Amino acid sequence: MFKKLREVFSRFIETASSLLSSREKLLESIEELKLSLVANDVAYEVAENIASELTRRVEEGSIKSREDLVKALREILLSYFTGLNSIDLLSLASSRKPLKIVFLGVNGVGKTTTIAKVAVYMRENGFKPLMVAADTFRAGAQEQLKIHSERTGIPVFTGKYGSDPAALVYDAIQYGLNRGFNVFLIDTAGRMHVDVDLVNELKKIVRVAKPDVKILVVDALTGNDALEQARFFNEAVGVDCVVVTKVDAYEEGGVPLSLVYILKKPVLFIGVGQDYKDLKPFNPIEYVERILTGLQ
Ligand SMILES: Nc1nc2c(ncn2[C@@H]2O[C@H](COP(=O)(O)OP(=O)(O)OP(=O)(O)O)[C@@H](O)[C@H]2O)c(=O)[nH]1
Repeated sequence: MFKKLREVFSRFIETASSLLSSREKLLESIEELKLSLVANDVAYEVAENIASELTRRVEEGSIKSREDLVKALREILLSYFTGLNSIDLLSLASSRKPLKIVFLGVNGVGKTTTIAKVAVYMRENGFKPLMVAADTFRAGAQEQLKIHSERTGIPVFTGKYGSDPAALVYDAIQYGLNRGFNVFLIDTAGRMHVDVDLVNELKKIVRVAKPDVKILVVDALTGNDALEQARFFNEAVGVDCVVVTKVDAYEEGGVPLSLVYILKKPVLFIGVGQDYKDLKPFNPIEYVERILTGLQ
């Protein structure tokens, strides 16, 4: 997990701390750091910001030792995560009754699995979730949620292929409210090649569902594509927070950092496997410690 980014920082800290007496060489090593970051899914603007913040500290003379360097990096990285609106699904679910969540994301990123994982998490915490299969466009999407429903025992509301997804969402909410469901987990279509139709469809679903939270699901393994998807969905309907999937198999490491920098929204969970339990709250301090020093 995040192994390559950790190697990049570790190499930089070793090299740079041996060059502290030569301002010029130190600045060169910061330039090299920037390129290595970009090669590991750190978006260019983030890498540039890290480099310019480090350079500023070198210029003002506040980096005199290896410890100063690590401290500076830690502060810079953590600063990207501070001041973001934090989201706690459990307290929201307790106060909203019902809590309505719309899940956004392109096909194949692990969206339906994530919906099932979040549904299990909500049930374990005493809520009564209903999954809503509002991707009526792709053959198989409803089937997939039905399979998760059979495996988890959490009900799913489905409709006809090709039917209006917003109407399906409306019906699902009426159905669910009448039966005491208090968390609605709404799947949406994720085809990005017909942008305009998808954007209109998502806007309509959002108008009808009036969700409390819009969660974007991205696959860490897609690197820069995940960042493009984040920009696309955020412009289309707005994103409140992100779930990054397949982190268990992800070595580059830059996706969570770049997403937060670009969206200014938190990463809520990371997916760390295929089981329903493999959903972990994302902890920015742990992430930064892991990529900087390799601590757990
Ligand atoms: N290793 C790992 N695999 C995951 C994770 N999340 C999802 N997957 C797997 O990724 C594959 C795709 O997941 P789905 O949930 O079917 O993806 P989707 O976005 O709904 O995909 P479509 O149905 O194609 O739209 C499945 O084999 C999942 O088991 C994760 O966090 N880690």
